[in-house]
Amino acid sequence: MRPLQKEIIAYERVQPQIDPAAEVQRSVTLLQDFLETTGLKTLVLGISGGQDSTLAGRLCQIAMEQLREKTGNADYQFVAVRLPYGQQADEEDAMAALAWIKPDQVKRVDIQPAVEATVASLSLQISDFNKGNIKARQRMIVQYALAGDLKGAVVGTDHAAENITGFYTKYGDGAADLTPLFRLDKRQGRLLLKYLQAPQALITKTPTADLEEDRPGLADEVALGVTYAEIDAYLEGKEIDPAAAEKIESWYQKTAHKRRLPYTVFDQF
Ligand SMILES: Nc1ncnc2c1ncn2[C@@H]1O[C@H](COP(=O)(O)OP(=O)(O)OC[C@H]2O[C@@H]([n+]3cccc(C(=O)O)c3)[C@H](O)[C@@H]2O)[C@@H](O)[C@H]1O
Ligand SMILES: Nc1ncnc2c1ncn2[C@@H]1O[C@H](COP(=O)(O)OP(=O)(O)OP(=O)(O)O)[C@@H](O)[C@H]1O
Ligand SMILES: [Mg+2]
Repeated sequence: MRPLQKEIIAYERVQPQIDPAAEVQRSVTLLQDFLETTGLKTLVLGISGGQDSTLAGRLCQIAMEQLREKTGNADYQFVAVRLPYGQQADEEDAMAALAWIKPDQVKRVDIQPAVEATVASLSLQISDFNKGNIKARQRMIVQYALAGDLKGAVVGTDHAAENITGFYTKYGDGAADLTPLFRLDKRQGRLLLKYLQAPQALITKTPTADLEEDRPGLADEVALGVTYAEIDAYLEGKEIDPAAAEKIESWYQKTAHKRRLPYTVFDQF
């Protein structure tokens, strides 16, 4: 195995093989232990219609239903949040995800007016790419506002195959109070969705950040220049095409700053 590959696998805590039932239980237990320890009663999560939030959303709902049953406390609630930027092209996927998750509550906030107001207030030529990150951060603002109002916590959907490439907006979708999918790669997330009997179309949906107006629905794999099959294989300790491995390692190194706390005077350069 490549030396950095070994180091990355240890950091991301990926197992080469998983038992989906056991991993569902592990994530649900994390959510429940977190709530019981902190005393918080609400979980908030944006539902896009993509694989990760469909899985994390269902895990939140299972955790809440079990907690209500166990404690008799009806205050435990999962709040799913729809956060379209205007009209979302794949709105029907988001609807299918909600229909399957069956969240206790659904809120909907169009982030477009706030994003447009931010862009206008900057009086700069904001690039389409940079505006995409504003969208991700606006979704973060709305989720934290809801969590503040509901005395809840924000759930993140970060997982090993995204964390390794740093393919998320720093303090945007990267901001969360807990990440129940951390340790799973993309394939393993799909195994959990399958085990939980999610609709097939959501399990096989092409992953997209869908943040850029110039390139709507741009597939993550195109943006990254490497496939999730390659990233997953790398994380599972397999030998992959050296060019793909180099690409993955280059993303990992370039985005190291996203996986750490801000620098302080105690850091060495
Ligand atoms: N070396 C360094 N040390 C410390 N901080 C550093 C730094 N280099 C940049 N920075 C800071 O980080 C910022 C750049 O990071 P960031 O703002 O995240 O921006 P960046 O990594 O350039 O872009 C985010 C990428 O993630 C993708 N994304 C975003 C959201 C969701 C999804 C998805 O899959 O759904 C994907 C998005 O399409 C894009 O490719 C800089 O503006 C600077 O503030
Ligand atoms: N339109 C949206 N509405 C609500 N939440 C969103 C929206 N777009 C992104 N998010 C939030 O940002 C997170 C990061 O997006 P990301 O694309 O990585 O995950 P996903 O859409 O759930 O799955 P996939 O990576 O397979 O597309 C989502 O999991 C979701 O919580
Ligand atoms: Mg997505």
